[in-house]
Amino acid sequence: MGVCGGKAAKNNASRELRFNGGIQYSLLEANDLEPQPSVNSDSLDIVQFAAPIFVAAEGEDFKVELMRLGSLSGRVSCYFQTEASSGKAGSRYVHTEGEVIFEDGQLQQSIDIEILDSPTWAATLEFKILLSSPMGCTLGKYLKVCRVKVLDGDSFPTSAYAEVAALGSGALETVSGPPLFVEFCKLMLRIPGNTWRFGLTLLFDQLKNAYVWFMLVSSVYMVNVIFGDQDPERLFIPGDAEGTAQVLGLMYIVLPLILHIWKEAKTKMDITGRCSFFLQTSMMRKYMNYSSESRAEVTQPEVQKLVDKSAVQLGESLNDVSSLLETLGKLIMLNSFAISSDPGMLWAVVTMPVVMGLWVLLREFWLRKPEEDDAYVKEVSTLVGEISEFYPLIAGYFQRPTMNERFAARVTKLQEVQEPRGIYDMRSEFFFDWLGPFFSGFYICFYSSQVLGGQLSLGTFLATISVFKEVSSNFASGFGCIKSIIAKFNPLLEVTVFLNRTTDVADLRDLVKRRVAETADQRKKLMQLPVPSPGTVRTDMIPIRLEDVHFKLPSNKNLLQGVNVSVEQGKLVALVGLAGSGKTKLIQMLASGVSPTSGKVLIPSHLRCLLVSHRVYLMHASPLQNLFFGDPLAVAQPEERHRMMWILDKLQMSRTRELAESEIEILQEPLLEEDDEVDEGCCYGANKVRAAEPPHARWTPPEGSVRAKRVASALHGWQESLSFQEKAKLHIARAVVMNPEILILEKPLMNFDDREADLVVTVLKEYVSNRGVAVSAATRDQRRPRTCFYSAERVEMGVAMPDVLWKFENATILPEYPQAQLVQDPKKGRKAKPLSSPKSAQSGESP
Ligand SMILES: Nc1ncnc2c1ncn2[C@@H]1O[C@H](COP(=O)(O)OP(=O)(O)OP(=O)(O)O)[C@@H](O)[C@H]1O
Repeated sequence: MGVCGGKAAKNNASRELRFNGGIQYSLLEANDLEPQPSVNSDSLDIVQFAAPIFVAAEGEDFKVELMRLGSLSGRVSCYFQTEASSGKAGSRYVHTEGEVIFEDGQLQQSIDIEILDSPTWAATLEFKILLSSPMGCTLGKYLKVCRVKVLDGDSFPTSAYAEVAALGSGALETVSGPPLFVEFCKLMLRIPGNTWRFGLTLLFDQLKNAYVWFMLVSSVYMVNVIFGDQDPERLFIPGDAEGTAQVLGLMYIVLPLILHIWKEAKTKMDITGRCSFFLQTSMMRKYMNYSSESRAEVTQPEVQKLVDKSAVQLGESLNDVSSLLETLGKLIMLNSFAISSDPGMLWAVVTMPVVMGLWVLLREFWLRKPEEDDAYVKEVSTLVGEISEFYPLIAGYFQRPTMNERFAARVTKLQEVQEPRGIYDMRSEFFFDWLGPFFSGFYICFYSSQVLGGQLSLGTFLATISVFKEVSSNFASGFGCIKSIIAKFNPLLEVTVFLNRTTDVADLRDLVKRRVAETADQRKKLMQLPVPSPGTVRTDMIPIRLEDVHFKLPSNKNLLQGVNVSVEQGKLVALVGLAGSGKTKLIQMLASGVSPTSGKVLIPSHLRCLLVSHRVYLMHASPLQNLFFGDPLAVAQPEERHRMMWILDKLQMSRTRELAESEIEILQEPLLEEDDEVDEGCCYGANKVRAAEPPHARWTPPEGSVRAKRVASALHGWQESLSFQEKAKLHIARAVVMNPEILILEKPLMNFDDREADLVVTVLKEYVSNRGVAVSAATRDQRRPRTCFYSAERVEMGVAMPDVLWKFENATILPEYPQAQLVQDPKKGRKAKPLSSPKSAQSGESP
């Protein structure tokens, strides 16, 4: 147990006190992780992917690069295989597996994966490639898995809109609703499994029409034959009117039963749910890959509305179409019934739709269409969002009454717009209710004489009156379907704009390709150099460089101009400079969130970069889920939990530690059968111990499971029990737990007093010097160097001082090496370093 080899491992083991079958962690001493001499100079080579994420375009020849680190002597190999995530084998890519071999001296290798070209639009879908079964080598701890994003080149909903989509949101907003709706339905039908479901629905929906036909025919039959002439030739059971009536009665029961079974099957097929699911998941995927420009154009309430409401509304589209077709089928059936039973009814068959058409036209003149309420609904929901987000500010500045008034004014305005809409809807629909009585009354007035005179049978007369009623209600439901389809045009347009906004996936693709190629190039060059000291991996000697970086602001001012600076991996770099000198911009460039106007930021492709924002974020999740957010399954490993506890101790986060211990204690309780039941109502008995399950299941209880609820209720309100500084430390601890090779922190010390800031820098210092915090010093050389960049208002010159200062002055960056200065001038001691640097600051490569 424990991660440390040698002395450190023994220390760990002695600190574990077992209780409840689990581990209790005690406070660690300050010198626990003093660097130890390396014992792994002749360790095995490492094989891993050349980057954590690759991006492939549809239909392209795609290669995933792998790298071998170490001595490169001898032949090594491992096994690889693709694994589906949101992208599935057979639709996005071809499942591939096999052996990948590095011959003696071979640095780089690649795997070909076939990416399928599909004409159907999809959000950026992903799959994974896993390495396993190493032979003569070990696999990289993190990069034995890589993710592949597949860049979809199609426009939403289909390629019919490719040209308009390329012109941007403005052009898309002018697109006409009906053709867009048709293309959208085509896309919905292409969702796997939807075509046959929809076909079956169309077919079986006509059963309902057949049933209406049966009801009409049978009522005519009952009046004219069973209770009328009792013609033996027309009775089902010749000579037995009663028996025939019983057969008919049975059919009255059996047919609705069949319809009921169909209704049940249709509900289970759930085309609407499948379409909504596709839209909602696609929207979230798309949004999470948005470029910063796209993100800036969409507000949070808009995203929420599109995902919660519009996606669900649009999910009903195929249902509307099938209902419309069912109504159309019924109309045809009713009219043909009317004509077949009395050819003289042709006038009614023609007149009814004509009257309807005239009414629709007249309505356009007579009724003024009221204003749409969308903009007002949006205003109300935006204000709701603002009030919830800024409530402390509103309350603190005594502005609750003002906000209440603003809210009331917006709701009043919305009501003013919605009221005429209700009246409009009522007035435009009343005519359908009148159509049936009008035609029935007319028919009774003019056709009853024919029944009395014996020219028209009573059965046909009564059935025709039913037909008028049915046709009128059918027009109403047909109109309802059309209205429902028309009501979808606006949300569809919004969703189309949303789903055609630009993502940063194409940029990421270029970046990854460039970095992988540059890294391979650099590695080849380094191979020409003499063998470095034992334990040193040449790839780790590739520096992180800014090459002729320029950054222009929109005002055309040069924020950075021709910056050439580099730092070797494994250093703690503090970015210092006056307010507005460009520190944050550089932080964003290092984290690949912003591209320089020109020039390059060169970071070896295999180094995982993590940006820690200045804003403190705690997720609405448990303490452990927060701490292991970067690698959720790691919580299942005892050594990772131990390391996390150790990090909390180093940062002196005693309250978080208590919370994490409580959560571990709950999760360590024996598993009962009901623990993974999501529905609390179902219980299998209290004391049954669970059967075998995946090793991480205990530590990652599914959302809504009994254990997840137990943790949530035991730790309810845990965030409020943390001081602000502890919350800020948790924000940093989460990054240290994830253990990326490059940690980029935006003003991490701004939330701390001097003592706490010192603690944080000490941990960051250990992170770079020991290549990770609370990990074995003995295995340091087997890990990749850790490099940390952080922006700072001030820099303390003491034990925990940065290795390098990048000073921002006059649109450039001047590197300084405080350790070297300290050696030259030991009297400087622990003094805050002023921000303005002497003009004679050093420049060039780090020593
Ligand atoms: N999108 C933008 N449009 C206009 N100006 C911008 C934009 N982004 C940054 N700037 C300007 O660029 C300058 C540098 O910003 P940056 O945030 O990098 O500074 P900083 O060194 O981190 O400052 P501070 O320490 O005050 O946070 C600032 O003057 C800022 O106003």
